[in-house]
Amino acid sequence: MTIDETTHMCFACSPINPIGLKLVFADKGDTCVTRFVPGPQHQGWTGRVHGGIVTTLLDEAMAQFLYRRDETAVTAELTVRFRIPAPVGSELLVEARQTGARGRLLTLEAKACLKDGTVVAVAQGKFLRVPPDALG
Ligand SMILES: CCCCCCCCCCCCCC(=O)SCCNC(=O)CCNC(=O)[C@H](O)C(C)(C)COP(=O)(O)OP(=O)(O)OC[C@H]1O[C@@H](n2cnc3c(N)ncnc32)[C@H](O)[C@@H]1OP(=O)(O)O
Repeated sequence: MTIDETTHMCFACSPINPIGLKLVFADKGDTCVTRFVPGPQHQGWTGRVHGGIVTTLLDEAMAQFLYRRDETAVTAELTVRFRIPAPVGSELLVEARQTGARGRLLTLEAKACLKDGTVVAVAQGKFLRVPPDALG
């Protein structure tokens, strides 16, 4: 895969997308992790982070887990359970791990927590391997 890590425009992780989340990831044990402080521009209902933003954090963490392990795969299915509202202004800790692999199908899970460990949302993702040139 030939992605220029300094100029790509991924909404979640590009360092230069002006409206993006600019997430930075790291590997921690068998997980891929990031942190994000949602602002007022990320809310849905007043004071609560939009569920689509929370979903993006979870999806991206799983996608990055794979990207960082040289897997070229896309999200084929995503299930999110929103346990509690994510408050605007509170840091979210997000981590993803792989739970399985069968043929082209890779299964992962992710969770987003508050600093005190309270789980905000959990996700199950199914990713399908695609040829590297399909992702440019
Ligand atoms: C640090 C620098 C970073 C750089 C940038 C990083 C960017 C990171 C960006 C991250 C962005 C974040 C991530 C994103 O946002 S990724 C973007 C969002 N996702 C997409 O755009 C995917 C769109 N869909 C497709 O492209 C196709 O439908 C895919 C490729 C998924 C499959 O179409 P394809 O034509 O290839 O395959 P097929 O349909 O013949 O199916 C093949 C087999 O797979 C089985 N199957 C299919 N679906 C499912 C399912 N749900 N559960 C279980 N099984 C499933 C199916 O039954 C069949 O099995 P079998 O019948 O052969 O046994």
